[in-house]
Formats: sequence, C-alpha cells, structure tokens
Amino acid sequence: MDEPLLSLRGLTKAYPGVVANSDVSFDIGQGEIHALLGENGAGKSTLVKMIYGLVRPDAGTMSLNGGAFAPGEPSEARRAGVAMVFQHFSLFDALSVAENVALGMETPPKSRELAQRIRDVSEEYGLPLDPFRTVGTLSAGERQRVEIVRCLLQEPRLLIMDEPTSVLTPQEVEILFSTLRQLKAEGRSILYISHKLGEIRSLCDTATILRRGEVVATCTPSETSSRELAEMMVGASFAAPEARAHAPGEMALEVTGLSLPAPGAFGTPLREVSFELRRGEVLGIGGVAGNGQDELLAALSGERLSPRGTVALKGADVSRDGPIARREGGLLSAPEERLGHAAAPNMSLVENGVLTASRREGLVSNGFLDWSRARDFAGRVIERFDVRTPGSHVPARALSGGNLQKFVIGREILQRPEVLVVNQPTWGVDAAAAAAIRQALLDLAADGAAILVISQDLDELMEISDRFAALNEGRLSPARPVAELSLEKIGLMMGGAHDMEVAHVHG
Ligand SMILES: Nc1ncnc2c1ncn2[C@@H]1O[C@H](COP(=O)(O)OP(=O)(O)OP(=O)(O)O)[C@@H](O)[C@H]1O
Repeated sequence: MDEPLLSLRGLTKAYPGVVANSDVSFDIGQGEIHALLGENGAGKSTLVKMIYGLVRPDAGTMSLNGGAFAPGEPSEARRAGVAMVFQHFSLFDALSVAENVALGMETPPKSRELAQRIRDVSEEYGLPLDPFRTVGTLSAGERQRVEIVRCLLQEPRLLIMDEPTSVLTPQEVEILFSTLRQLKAEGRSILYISHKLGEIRSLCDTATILRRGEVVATCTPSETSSRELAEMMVGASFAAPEARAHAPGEMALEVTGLSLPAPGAFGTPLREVSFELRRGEVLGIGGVAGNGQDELLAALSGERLSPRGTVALKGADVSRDGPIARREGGLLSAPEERLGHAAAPNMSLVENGVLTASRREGLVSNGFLDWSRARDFAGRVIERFDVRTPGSHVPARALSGGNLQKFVIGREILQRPEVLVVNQPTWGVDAAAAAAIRQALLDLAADGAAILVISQDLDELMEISDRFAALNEGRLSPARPVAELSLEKIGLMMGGAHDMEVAHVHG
C-alpha cells in the first residue's frame, strides 16, 4: 500500500470533566474518502480541529506525507495542504462571493483575476457559482459552494468536511458527491464527518468509528449495513421510531393568508401562507434552507407579529401576541440556530432551561428564581434526552453540537406543549439520538399535541409526518398526506431544482 497521506498516532485531548479524544490512531490514504463516525460528543470535531490547527493535542503525533505535522494555527495547516469546510459557514452576507473568498486568502490576487479563478474552479468541479453575487442572496447550498471553492483554490491534499449535507437538497447532495469523487480521482483525500449513514455507505472508502473519544472500529462502509454502523457507534442496538395510531383531533393552529415582509435585506418574505394543524397531527414542512423557514417559525412563535386574523391558536387570534403570551397559551417552539438563538452560549444549561421554561415549569416564584427547581428541570432534560455533559452547570457552548440540540428540543418537549413548532429538530444529532427525538415527537402527537416540524431532512419528514407541505420562496404548497407522496414528488414540491442552474451571468 502507498504511504498514507495523514497518520494520526495516539492523539489525546482532554477538557474539564471529559476526555474528548483518547489515544486516537488511524491513517488516511492518498485519494481516499475517509468517514469519521460517532455519536454526538464522541470527539469528531475535536479530532478534526487538531488536524486543522485549531486545537493542540495534549499528547500524540501526526505526520503528513511522511513528515512531522503539528499545525499551531489553521494558516499553518492550510499551507501544508489541509483545508476545511465547516458546518457553520463563516461568510459575510453583504460582500460578494469573490470578496468573501479574497478575505480568506493571505495574498489575494486582483479582483478580476480572482473572479476568473473562481469561475474556472467552479466550472472544473461542477459547482456553479457567480463570483459577483452578494452572499446574502445565496441559498445554503450555494454558500457551501463558496466555502468549497475557497478551499479548492488552495489546491488542498486533504479536504475536511463537517456534516456537509445537512443543509442540502437531494439534488445538491448529488452535485456535491460528484465533486468529491472527482477530487478523489485526482488523488486528493477527504475526511468526511456525517451522521447520515446511507451517504457514508455510498460515498466513503473507509470509516473510523469513535465512541466516547476512542477509536472502536474501522470498516468498509459499503460492506457494512447502516444498522451495523449505528450499533458500532452506540455500542448497543437501537429501535427505529414507531408511530402510534391516532385520529386527528380539534383544530390547534390555523394560519390564514399570512404575509410578512422580509425581516432584513437577506430574509425571505412570507407570501399568503395558509395551513391547518390539528391535535394529534404531525405536519412536516420541507424546503431548501432560506425559503422562509426561519421567518415562518418567527411568525408562529410570536417573535414577529403578523396582521390580525392570520394566526389562530385553539380558535383564538394570537397574531398580535408576543412569545410569552403564546407560550402561556400552549404554543412552544425551538428555532434552528442552537447557539445564540435557541441557547445563550455563555449561560449554563440550568439558566438556558429557565430561558424558555420559567413560567410553564413554575421556576420563578414571587419574582425570584427557584434554583433547585431550575436545576431539577435541566437535570430531567439531560437525563430524558441523554445529553452528554459533565453536568447542568456547564455553559451551553461547551456541549458538542448534537448534545446541545438534544437539550434545546428536550427542553420544549418536557414542557408538554399543546402546539410545538420545531425547525431542524435533529440537525447534527446522531442516528440513535435522532431516533429518540423523533419518537418523543410522535409520542407527544399521540398524546394529543399538534406538531409542526420544519426540516430539510426529507427522510425524517417522511418518517414522522402525517401530512407534508413545501416552502418555496416564502410560499407554502398545499399540505398532502405523506402516504400519497414519493420522495421524488416531494423533491419537486420543494422546487429543489431552482438553484441548480449554472449562474454564469457575468461570464
Ligand atoms: N471547548 C470545549 N470545552 C469543554 N468541553 C468541550 C469543548 N469542546 C468539546 N468539548 C467536549 O468534548 C467532547 C467531544 O466533543 P466534540 O465536539 O468533539 O464531539 P462530536 O463528536 O463532534 O459531537 P457532535 O456530533 O455532537 O458534533 C464533548 O463531551 C464536548 O462536550
């Protein structure tokens, strides 16, 4: 076998109360697509941050192309040929694609030349992108292309991708995969983090599986079933969610002709959105990111008020009520962006629990916070949703992405909502925990709650929804029973093809 591109030997990194990586050793071959798999908090992000020079290992060594490799900062890793596309993009909305790319370069070329290079790379790798478009107007898939093109301009030997498909439509996933296969054919290597086992099985040559910071297995994903992969990750078997039979009940949430202007320069207006949601029912709303999902959630949660007569909760007009009044009426919600919007990063989990649960859980009495009840509530969320953390005193930012997501969703579910609106409930959550969250949503519905799930994960929507509707440029399609729909029809309802045209307007 050829010499590996990257060898990791005994990498170890501890944080207070948790060993994030313990004696991790494996190799990534030249031209190999290598999957890194593991439950939430297994240590995947920590490991790639060490490779990318963002975190220093406490012990262990790395070698790249046979030479010692110990990047002290990302620019050093980049110079050595390591590039990384992050889960959360670091782009400036108000700048153009080319300006954003230039910002990440140490010595950017003149803007004309850079625009040409961007066009060349985007054509060569089948990633349509217009260098002069303002980033704020791009879909999530297009933003990701900006990040990928920015990486490819550095001619990387190793490209690290952290959950790249969580923001993509099925069609965009196909485009991304052909780009990755092309990079592999050129002899470049890819380290691929994902919780989507089907994708890993079709794309990756090898998989390394981490559990609680340690390498527990290495396998060939195409020869391993998704169930086997999942079981290696959790070290146990797990059950797929099961819907309990139920008949839809009374009207819980009725939205009628809801139109709202875009909240800012880069938001999406809502256009005549109408739907009904009954008790006991799960309505799934799909769509490409940036088609009004955040705006719809804000209008339902009460963060943004809408014209009278547009939002009715259990028959009462709540269009002009803010979030606190709606929560009191039984409508709870969890937005997509977990750090900053759903959770305050520097506050502890106890405090984050208080943020949305203080009234419904009676955590405040006579104007004073009841700390012991608040700790008890956070503790119950942690236990019930298997949030991996040293304790409820830990600040939200110290949790792995998936564990914080479990906390944010669990916090709402435990408050026994009558209507629950969630956006991307299992984003970044591993297979077993995602199954547990979906099961909790189904159980809530079976107990008579009305649930609205906004998600880009079509498999998820198909699995848990009774009816499905698609958001496209702020318009909502009529809802259809899921039993009548194929995945392909849903893809078309989403209008997922609209941003795939080659956008060479300035070419
Ligand atoms: N900056 C930090 N401070 C304290 N603890 C941390 C920090 N970063 C990570 N951890 C802890 O290290 C462990 C591994 O986290 P890591 O983010 O690497 O997991 P992950 O496998 O990427 O998870 P996910 O799939 O949820 O993103 C977790 O227990 C996490 O809480």
